[in-house]
Amino acid sequence: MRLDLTEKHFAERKVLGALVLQVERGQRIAVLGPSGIGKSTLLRIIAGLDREFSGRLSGEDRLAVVFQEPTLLPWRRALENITIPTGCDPALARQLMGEVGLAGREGQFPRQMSLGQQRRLALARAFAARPDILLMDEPFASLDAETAARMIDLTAALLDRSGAGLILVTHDAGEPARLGASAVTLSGQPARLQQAPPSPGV
Ligand SMILES: Nc1ncnc2c1ncn2[C@@H]1O[C@H](COP(=O)(O)OP(=O)(O)OP(=O)(O)O)[C@@H](O)[C@H]1O
Repeated sequence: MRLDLTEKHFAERKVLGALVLQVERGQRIAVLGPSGIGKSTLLRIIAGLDREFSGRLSGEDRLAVVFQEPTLLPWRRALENITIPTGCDPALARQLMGEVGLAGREGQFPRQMSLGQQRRLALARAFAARPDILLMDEPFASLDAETAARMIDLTAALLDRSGAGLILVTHDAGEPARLGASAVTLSGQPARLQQAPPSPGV
């Protein structure tokens, strides 16, 4: 996928300036930047959820999005939360649930699962859609450190196996290296993309 953005504004306010972002299968990019700079706005444009921008979004890639909120269907059991939105085979859904450590929870409702478990279910659902490029918006935020670390490792393993590309939006400068992603930073007013300096210890 490739985004050639000229600008994005909300009413009078220009949030994003001119930028180019291109990601192929197998490539991993993390977009860093402070709160309110426009990271989620950029991801929503790439996901096709916001078409009110000047510029061009191109590419035929299959995309799947993982948001910070798990966005599950509360009245459907865990397995159906994968099969219904993606149309995938129940056998694949079961296999993915096993891979994210949710074997045996196929019949549970989201409310019976912890936030970390719900996030892992959302991750399994994203991979069930067999994306070329996975889009993630702060998917590891507000999890305890151990749960976040486990989910980062799981994401990296599923990306390795599937060959999907990644665009991750985060404010945590430590996450790109842990996912093998190159970091770019949104900064300025309106925001533009810059190559991020390597995070300490990398
Ligand atoms: N639907 C909207 N209408 C008007 N302004 C919006 C809308 N969505 C976002 N904004 C504004 O655009 C700017 C960028 O928001 P965005 O959510 O993209 O930032 P962010 O970098 O993802 O922040 P955070 O890290 O806190 O999630 C903010 O100033 C926000 O108030």
